[in-house]
Amino acid sequence: MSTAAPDLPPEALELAQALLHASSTEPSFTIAALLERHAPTWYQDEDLGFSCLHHAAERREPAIVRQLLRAGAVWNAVDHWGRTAGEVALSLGDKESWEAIRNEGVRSEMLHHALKGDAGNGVVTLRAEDSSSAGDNLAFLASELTWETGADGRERVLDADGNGVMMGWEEPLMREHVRLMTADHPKAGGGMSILNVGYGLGIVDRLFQSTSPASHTIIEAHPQVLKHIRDTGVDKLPGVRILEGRWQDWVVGDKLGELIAGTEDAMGFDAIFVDTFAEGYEDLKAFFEVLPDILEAEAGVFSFWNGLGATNPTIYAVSSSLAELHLDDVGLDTVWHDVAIPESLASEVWKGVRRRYWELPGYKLPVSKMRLM
Ligand SMILES: C[S@@+](CC[C@H](N)C(=O)[O-])C[C@H]1O[C@@H](n2cnc3c(N)ncnc32)[C@H](O)[C@@H]1O
Repeated sequence: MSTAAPDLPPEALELAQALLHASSTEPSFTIAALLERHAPTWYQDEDLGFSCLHHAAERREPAIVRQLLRAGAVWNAVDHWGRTAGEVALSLGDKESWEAIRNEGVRSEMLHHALKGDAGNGVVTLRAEDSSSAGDNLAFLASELTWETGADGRERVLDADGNGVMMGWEEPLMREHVRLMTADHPKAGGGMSILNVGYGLGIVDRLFQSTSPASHTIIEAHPQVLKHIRDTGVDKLPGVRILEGRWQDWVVGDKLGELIAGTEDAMGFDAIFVDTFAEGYEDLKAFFEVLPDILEAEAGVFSFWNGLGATNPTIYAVSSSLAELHLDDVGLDTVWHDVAIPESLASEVWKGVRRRYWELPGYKLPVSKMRLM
């Protein structure tokens, strides 16, 4: 949400400023009187970029926060430091206000998706957020990649604009994904059918290999990554099947049949992990919608790279809740695991990377299963 305010006629500006002031100090009935006169709730002051919701959050009065949200205050407006009112409430330990703001975020994002259908493009993006190669999947797939070692000593792959496509600091997270997806499965000792979407550095695939799967399917679309897979002999590993192309092309028509033919009795995969690049929430949601066709119904486990909105705690919480609700819509129950990732905050990790896509101390790791009737 931009903080730039268009010019307002003098009376509206006066009302807007009165609302900012009232939100920080005046009683609820004064605020109500201003709202009745249509004081604009979206207005942000020029000095701090504060909206009326930021002021209310600073005041630690959940009732005022709720009053403003009901009147249309913008849940994800950011101040000049990139903070939403949610972070203001969080930093002051006001859980009730924070939850009110997060719930409003979830409601408005749900509505946004309901109104726009699959074409919706809300606040939520994965690992990137612009129209360069990182913001457009087809542009990314046509762009030149570079493999290198970062200042943290970890391997990474960057796109032509210097965005981190996959970075070694995520290795402990990939390990947790694999552990939580395989540990409780009836075939945990070996023999699972695995599907991984997006090879990147192959970190998660190496970890899946170590669980001795019966079959291990990898969908990968970038020509250089595919060459890397062949050059390093990953395609020759036992049970490995590389499906070239975008996942979107593998979940329709005959290709869908070919995809699940790689699983025991074509009953679907025991574990599915998805972690692509330059795709937004709407793509992830589209992937959720094919899960009932490709996930083994009894004990199959699904997980995804949860990098949605990860530069801001409130947006991250909203994105995660949104994903949970959309997974619920397609019949999956989700359990979240909190994983601490202090390493992601080290400055050497991000040296030489165009945009930092991670700003949070913790990761919310989803594990979803089909709800049994
Ligand atoms: C973040 S990396 C995956 C990292 C991997 N989880 C690991 O552990 O190293 C994303 C990968 O998804 C691939 N990719 C991006 N869009 C895709 C799409 N639509 N279909 C299939 N693969 C895609 C990229 O080329 C890249 O190799």
